[in-house]
Amino acid sequence: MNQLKSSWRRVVIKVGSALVAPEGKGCSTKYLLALADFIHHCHNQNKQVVIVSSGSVAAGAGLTNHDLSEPLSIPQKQALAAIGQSHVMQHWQKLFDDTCAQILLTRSDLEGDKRVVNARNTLETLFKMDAIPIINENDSVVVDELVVGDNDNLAARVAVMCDADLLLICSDVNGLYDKNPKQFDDAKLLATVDTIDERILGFADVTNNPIATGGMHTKLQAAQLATGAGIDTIIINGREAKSFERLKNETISGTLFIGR
Ligand SMILES: Nc1ncnc2c1ncn2[C@@H]1O[C@H](COP(=O)(O)OP(=O)(O)O)[C@@H](O)[C@H]1O
Ligand SMILES: N[C@@H](CCC(=O)OP(=O)(O)O)C(=O)O
Repeated sequence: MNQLKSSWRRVVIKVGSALVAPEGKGCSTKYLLALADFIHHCHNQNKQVVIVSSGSVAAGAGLTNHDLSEPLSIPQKQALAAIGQSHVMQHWQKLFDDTCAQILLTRSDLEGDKRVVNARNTLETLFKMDAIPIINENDSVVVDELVVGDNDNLAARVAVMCDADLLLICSDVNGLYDKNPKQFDDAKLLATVDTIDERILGFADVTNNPIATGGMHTKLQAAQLATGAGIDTIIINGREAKSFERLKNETISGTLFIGR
């Protein structure tokens, strides 16, 4: 099992739809309680946490009883995101005594110099106010090729933007396997990845979750971006309380991608 560096001070935690809104039936705190406890633990140790939360499309689908057996069009996803986002925030607020602060960003907000400076200043001020920044993509205004949203890459960009030293991606699998564990019983978990090369990229498959985006592909892209900026990146199973218990003890149960 890998060891977590104790010296880290700022983490970006990406939480997928599979945790915020399991089975696409609206939000639930079922899988968020152990994560919230870990965030309290971080705060007690004077570490700073930024949450990048998915779930608005799934929350919107739950609120409107939308049938997810048919693929959603981009405008449908955008409308469901608009319906679901405030529900996602209410849900996070239930878990914390500290104030939660919503920031909706697009990729282009993190590319122009001026907006990056504004976003960074807002985050620094929120930390001083002991508010918890919760970021999602501004889905209603983004049509990025054929998908709406990709919070894995957004989380990596946020980590670079705010000079984090750790990116923690919480999903519904234990980490990166050598093939999709939802399809192959003999898939093997990788504990450490030094370099994300073609062989590693080849392990990634898509997701079968209709409201998630990208599957393992976007998580590896995010890990490439973050590790390239020197930020250690970890994929863990956020559905399992023991993943967070281990992190509290500075051990890692998932896959560690080492920052360069
Ligand atoms: N090599 C792999 N290792 C682990 N999971 C994989 C792999 N290839 C594809 N997957 C799929 O990626 C899914 C996680 O991505 P996704 O559903 O987008 O999650 P999230 O909502 O957490 O972003 C897993 O449930 C799994 O089906
Ligand atoms: N911005 C979208 C999520 C897009 C996304 O990346 O979803 P996921 O793959 O579950 O992290 C939403 O809030 O539903």
